[in-house]
Amino acid sequence: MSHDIIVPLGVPHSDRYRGVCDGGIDDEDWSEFTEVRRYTNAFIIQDGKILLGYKKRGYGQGLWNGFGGKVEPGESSLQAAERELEEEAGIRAQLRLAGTLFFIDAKVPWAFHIDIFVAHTFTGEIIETDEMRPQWFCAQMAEDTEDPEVARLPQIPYDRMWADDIYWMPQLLRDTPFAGRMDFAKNGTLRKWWVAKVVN
Ligand SMILES: Nc1nc2c([nH]c(=O)n2[C@H]2C[C@H](O)[C@@H](COP(=O)(O)OP(=O)(O)OP(=O)(O)O)O2)c(=O)[nH]1
Repeated sequence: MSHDIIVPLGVPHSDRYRGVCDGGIDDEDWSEFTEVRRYTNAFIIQDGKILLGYKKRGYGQGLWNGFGGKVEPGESSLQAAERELEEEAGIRAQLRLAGTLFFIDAKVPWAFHIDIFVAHTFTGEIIETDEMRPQWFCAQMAEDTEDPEVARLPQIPYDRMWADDIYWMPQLLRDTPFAGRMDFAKNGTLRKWWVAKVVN
């Protein structure tokens, strides 16, 4: 029942959370934080494929991810997401909010509020940039894929992505709204996580 759900610190209270998936160290509390900074992350999911970028430098270097970054002063998170998608992959898309993550990394003193966006179409030509090397991945189980070109694409490389992504990416792929919180320890391991579907 929704009223039994304990929502972690930082995640907005709501009676619309269902199907919680959580884990990590139960007897440790969620980390406290004093400052929240806003970030974006955008994914293109089209015809059974998902576009990811290999982060060549900066925060999350060496991991595959969507395209995104900080929300600049005066921007909405949607505007920031559209700007970052164009800066990092060279394409434009009408993005829509798919979910929100509250992310803590013990290595940095602020909490990340990350709005995750998705689009199913885009314009322009996908390009590699200084920051990201884009590549398509198969977003379905290989046996469900009818298009042989999509079936030949690599599967989503969860072992080379942020460790929490495997818990919320299935909701993104199903177009199910989601909210979550994840805490990383100083040594880079995922210490504690909580992800819920958001129903209407
Ligand atoms: N998939 C995923 N993405 C995450 C997680 N945590 C996290 O910060 N991100 C994303 C949010 C942002 O898209 C990105 C961090 O932003 P960034 O440091 O690249 O920001 P930026 O490009 O504006 O930075 P800069 O160029 O100004 O230095 O990483 C996570 O757990 N999973």
